[in-house]
Amino acid sequence: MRKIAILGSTGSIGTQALDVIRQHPEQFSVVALAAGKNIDLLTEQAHEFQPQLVSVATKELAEKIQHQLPLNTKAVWGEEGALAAATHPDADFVISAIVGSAGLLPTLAAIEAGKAIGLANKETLVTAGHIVMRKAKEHDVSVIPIDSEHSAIFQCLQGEDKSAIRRLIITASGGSFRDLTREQLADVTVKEALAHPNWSMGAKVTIDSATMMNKGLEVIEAHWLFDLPYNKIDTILHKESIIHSMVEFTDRAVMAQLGTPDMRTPIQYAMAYPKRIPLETEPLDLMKVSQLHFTALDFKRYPCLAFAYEAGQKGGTLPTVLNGANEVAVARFLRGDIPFLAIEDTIAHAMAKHKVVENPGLEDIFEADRWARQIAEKYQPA
Ligand SMILES: NC(=O)C1=CN([C@@H]2O[C@H](COP(=O)(O)OP(=O)(O)OC[C@H]3O[C@@H](n4cnc5c(N)ncnc54)[C@H](OP(=O)(O)O)[C@@H]3O)[C@@H](O)[C@H]2O)C=CC1
Ligand SMILES: CC(=O)[C@@H](O)[C@H](O)COP(=O)(O)O
Ligand SMILES: [Mn+2]
Repeated sequence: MRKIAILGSTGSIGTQALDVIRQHPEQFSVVALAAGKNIDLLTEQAHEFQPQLVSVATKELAEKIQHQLPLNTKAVWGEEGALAAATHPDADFVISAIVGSAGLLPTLAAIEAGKAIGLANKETLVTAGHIVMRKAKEHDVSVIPIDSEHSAIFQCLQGEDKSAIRRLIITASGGSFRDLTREQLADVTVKEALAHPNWSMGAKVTIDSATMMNKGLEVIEAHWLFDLPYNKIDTILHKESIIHSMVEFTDRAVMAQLGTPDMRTPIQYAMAYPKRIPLETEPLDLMKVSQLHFTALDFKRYPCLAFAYEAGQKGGTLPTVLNGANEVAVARFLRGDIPFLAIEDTIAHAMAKHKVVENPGLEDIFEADRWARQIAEKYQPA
């Protein structure tokens, strides 16, 4: 029995991870759940899965939820609460699915406590990949990707030697505005941006898909997960999201992982690894799909992708600034404070102003993140 803690249990990844557990009660049990403010859903989850601990955003929410919980479930709160869930002594596998760099400290704490990690939270690797991967190595902890592209690559690499990799090919759906020109992006609405063509996901990652920053974050995520230089990490537009990513080897063989767009497949693969177990999901019907399309990704059309390669290649605190500015710009767009195209302007502005700190420690990362957020919050588009 694998004992699981889920950080971000009320979100898109968290609820799908619980559905995997629901399908396999003999393989997985839940020991801790961490969420933010959705205490109604968290209460339901606690009654169904009987965790020992749940964590919520504030003391007030913890006091409110405590008397609605099963007798053996304790409510904790805040950053300390998320850390308690991440390091619960009975957990052996932690699903990191809090959105944004708020997931960094709980993920690091879980690694330091020796837990295997199922990593959905890509911002953790973008903002502090060198620290996360170094700690995982020091504590002999596996970080198994949940992000669909990285899970696909991880699956293609089973039994392969790293030296035989020529390049990774990360597929991108193109997001909600893939059929629009840049001129047409000027007055798109939040509702339109949130209508992803293939995946149902949380708001932040859906906007990242629309700006193509999601692919940029995934390029940096792949760099850290697979320890490859940026010139071996390519991206391609593939509008069907059927091929979840590919690996080209030195003998020119290309391995790909295909499937219907359902995150429960990569979530379950990480949870059950190295086993493969059955999953109730829609099978891939290639006759119905009929055609798969591929197009080059144009950096002029998608500047956020260029920013991410630049930040990744320059390194230091620049990826932290890219990520922090992006998180704030996306939040501002979602609350109607700035137009869609100002997301990329905000990130470009913060990156241009930043004085990069080389080989940053955790304090430098926090300082760069705070700085970028402040700059991005104040930025006024022309
Ligand atoms: N959704 C998807 O299909 C995919 C997502 N990912 C990545 O996975 C991560 C999660 O995405 P997704 O599930 O879509 O996001 P959601 O917005 O759906 O869920 C976010 C979760 O994080 C919780 N949360 C937010 N802030 C905090 C905090 N400070 N402390 C504790 N919990 C917090 C939320 O709680 P509450 O709602 O209770 O406030 C919620 O449970 C992201 O990094 C995303 O990029 C990667 C690949 C695919
Ligand atoms: C499901 C998943 O892994 C998302 O990160 C996905 O990649 C979003 O799709 P695009 O960014 O390709 O639009
Ligand atoms: Mn992805």
